Amino acid sequence: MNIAFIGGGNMGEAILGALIQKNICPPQNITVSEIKAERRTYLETSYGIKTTASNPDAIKSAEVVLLAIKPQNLPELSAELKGKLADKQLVISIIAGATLSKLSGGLAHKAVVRVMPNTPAMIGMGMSVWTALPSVSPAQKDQAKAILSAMGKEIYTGKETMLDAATAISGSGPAYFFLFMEGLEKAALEMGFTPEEASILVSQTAAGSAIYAGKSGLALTQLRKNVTSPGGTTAEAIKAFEEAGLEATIIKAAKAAFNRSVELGKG
Ligand SMILES: NC(=O)C1=CN([C@@H]2O[C@H](COP(=O)(O)OP(=O)(O)OC[C@H]3O[C@@H](n4cnc5c(N)ncnc54)[C@H](OP(=O)(O)O)[C@@H]3O)[C@@H](O)[C@H]2O)C=CC1
Ligand SMILES: O=C(O)[C@@H]1CCC=N1
Repeated sequence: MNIAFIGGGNMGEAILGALIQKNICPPQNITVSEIKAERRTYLETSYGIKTTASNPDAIKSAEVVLLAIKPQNLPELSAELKGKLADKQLVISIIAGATLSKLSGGLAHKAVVRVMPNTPAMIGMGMSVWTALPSVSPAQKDQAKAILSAMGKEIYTGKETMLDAATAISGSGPAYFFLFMEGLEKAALEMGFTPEEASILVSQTAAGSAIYAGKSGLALTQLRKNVTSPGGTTAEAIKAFEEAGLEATIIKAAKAAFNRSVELGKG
């Protein structure tokens, strides 16, 4: 499979890294079109892929064109590529808020898939939620699924509005967990651990908890209760979280991300 990436930033790198690592696409079949010269050099030397500063050049021999630019750069890109895509080329967009109708109208192209991935795709632990225009063929859907599976888990939805919800939960979600981890790491440092120790304690606890939650078959509330001995240490921490309104804050934050995704879609 030949893939052209438009935009070689955080997510572009995460996706191409996963495709190479899982042997879905050899580096020589990947072309990244990227504005920044230093990013092009970095991606070429790190992954052995081809790069260009020209979007029309990048898409020439691509079966799949993966749009990984920021939402504000989409109008300019659409104007540049409008009418230049062949019917058989599949466009996969990961741009937050960019609806199928906006993408399809802007590019004058019918084979469009919209995905909300996340950065853990970099290590094959990503979560992607995706949808497609009815004109995307079953073979193209299989192609999209193969790419997303290389990045981690994927869920297809026939309801495009679920992409805004996915943005709020799994797309932005890693940042919420990183924020929590940053706080815990600061606490560890204040308690006397070295930076290296604090980093290991926090990342191993986060990874262990997440994997255990997925594998145990127990509800999250039960897992939390299993850690919380009556009258013990965890109960004191949970009390402090509850007094600060942590759960309500998490829900409020996710809804703010959801609303922003909807807003981006209208722009
Ligand atoms: N980061 C994340 O966790 C996630 C991001 N997304 C979505 O992925 C998209 C990319 O995000 P992210 O990778 O973080 O963004 P980045 O800014 O890291 O990457 C985008 C890159 O594309 C370059 N670029 C801008 N315009 C063009 C153009 N016309 N042609 C070629 N290259 C261009 C940018 O350069 P410059 O900086 O100079 O503009 C930048 O280097 C966004 O739309 C975002 O909504 C989706 C899920 C998760
Ligand atoms: O913050 C953003 O807009 C993008 C979309 C999801 C994660 N990053």
